[in-house]
Amino acid sequence: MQIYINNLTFAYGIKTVLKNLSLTLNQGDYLVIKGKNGSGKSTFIKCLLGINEVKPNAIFYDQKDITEFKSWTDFGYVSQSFDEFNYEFPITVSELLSVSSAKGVSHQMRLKLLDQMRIFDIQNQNINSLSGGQLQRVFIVRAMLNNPKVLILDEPTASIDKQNKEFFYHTVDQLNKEGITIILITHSDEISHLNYTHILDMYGDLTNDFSVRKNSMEGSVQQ
Ligand SMILES: Nc1ncnc2c1ncn2[C@@H]1O[C@H](COP(=O)(O)OP(=O)(O)OP(=O)(O)O)[C@@H](O)[C@H]1O
Repeated sequence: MQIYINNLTFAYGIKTVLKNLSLTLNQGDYLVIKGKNGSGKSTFIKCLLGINEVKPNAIFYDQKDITEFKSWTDFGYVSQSFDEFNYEFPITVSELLSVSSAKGVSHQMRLKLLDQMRIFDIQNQNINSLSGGQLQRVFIVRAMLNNPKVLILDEPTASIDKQNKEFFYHTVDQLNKEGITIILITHSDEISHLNYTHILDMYGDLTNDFSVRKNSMEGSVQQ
């Protein structure tokens, strides 16, 4: 698996948000995207997922231009807010996961993921009775059901406490060690304990105020 971003420029109307962004991610890489409100983090993810329409020759997934892409099943996405979700809907964790599963996802697979995320015990609980941290883990399980090669997490720890944060980052490390490419958006400056391989730092109000670095001693800059 490879994501190749080649001088990506993206504008909403006349407002350019991303300019000449280049980056290559290979299988098992772990990219942290950091930056303040409005710096373009979500815009970048939306380009990657085909939600924002980009020009041809800007983003390639496994050598294929994403403008020609039809299937996004290799990508799992957990959004920053669960606002789109109707919490009042009377549905249990288990029911939610079975309706979200693609064909071919076995019950055993769901149980394994629930266990891995330490939410096995709450599978028969109504989703509206869960804490923010539990709900977040349910959504990660949901994203993992299709066995994605790339897992995108948009500000995943915004509404959870310190203990759950540590568990969460540990789980992300585990998934990454299993070979899943991670793209994690964060506001937080507390990234020194994350085992990322690359960082995309969007630090300014001005377009093109960003840097891409590898998390290694040689500090190679790819921009
Ligand atoms: N659909 C849209 N139409 C027009 N402008 C938009 C749209 N979505 C985002 N923007 C603008 O693009 C810029 C980047 O927004 P984006 O949501 O990518 O930032 P962000 O870094 O993800 O912010 P946050 O940390 O608040 O989530 C902002 O100035 C925002 O107002």
